[in-house]
Amino acid sequence: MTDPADVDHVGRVVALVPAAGQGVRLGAGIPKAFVTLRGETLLRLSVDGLLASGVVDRVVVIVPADRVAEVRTELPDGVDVVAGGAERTDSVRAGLAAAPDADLLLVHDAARALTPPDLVARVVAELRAGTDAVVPVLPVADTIKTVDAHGVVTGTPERAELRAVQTPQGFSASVLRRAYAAAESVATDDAGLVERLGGRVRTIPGDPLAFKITTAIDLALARALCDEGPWTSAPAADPRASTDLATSTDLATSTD
Ligand SMILES: Nc1ccn([C@@H]2O[C@H](COP(=O)(O)OP(=O)(O)OP(=O)(O)O)[C@@H](O)[C@H]2O)c(=O)n1
Ligand SMILES: C[C@](O)(CO)[C@H](O)COP(=O)(O)O
Repeated sequence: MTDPADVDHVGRVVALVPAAGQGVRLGAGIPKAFVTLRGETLLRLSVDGLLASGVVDRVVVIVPADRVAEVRTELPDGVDVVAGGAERTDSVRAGLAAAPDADLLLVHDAARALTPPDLVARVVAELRAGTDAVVPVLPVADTIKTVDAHGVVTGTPERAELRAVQTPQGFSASVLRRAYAAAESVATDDAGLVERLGGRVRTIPGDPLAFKITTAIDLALARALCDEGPWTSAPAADPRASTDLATSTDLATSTD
């Protein structure tokens, strides 16, 4: 019999895909999610990656208000499309309102278009095992400094304790809804809102291919990976179907 405390960890998985940002740092002149890679938008690639994982029951994408009608015609049947807001937090909130049926929620940036489906499956597996909040992470390669308003260094956090956080981030729906209901300001990631409530957030190894396309150099890297990556010789056309992902996951767990 299912323990009532675990009731959130069975049932429907709904993935929210915030895609309503402008992409100022990329500077493509159009909202970033509509930039293309191998003829597909970053948004479409991200949605396809979620669906290819086989562990997502429904997808809700959140796009700029003036793109809703267009995106509805372009995405597969069953993918819901709603209008986002000024901040990422506002967009995720709009997605949450469109997912009343979710038991488990993923929040996944459209900008992480090469995320391997295997990473999505591992996040959901962690939720199914009873975790309320889970984030994929990578070790940090650079030394990180804190600075004051004048750019003067105020500290050097111990690198071994730092992680770079990716998406999809996974949550039991009740936990994420509580976090958003309590949120009084924006946060740079969804787990941050759970942390503010004192919630426990677990990490799992991320994947270098789940990098966020933020600047022009990130887009160049994504294009190079699609055109020249070792997986292009594999039968599957989808670069995320790479059989080399075990290697990239090994990298994820390295602390060098
Ligand atoms: N108001 C916003 C801002 C961001 N996002 C989404 O959140 C994800 C991560 O945000 P980021 O990479 O910062 O995208 P942008 O906000 O578009 O980038 P920038 O800050 O350079 O404008 C992206 O898929 C973006 O579309 C969103 O849905 N709504
Ligand atoms: C959610 C996120 O992708 C985790 O790394 C990131 O915090 C989004 O930040 P951005 O400033 O909106 O790119």
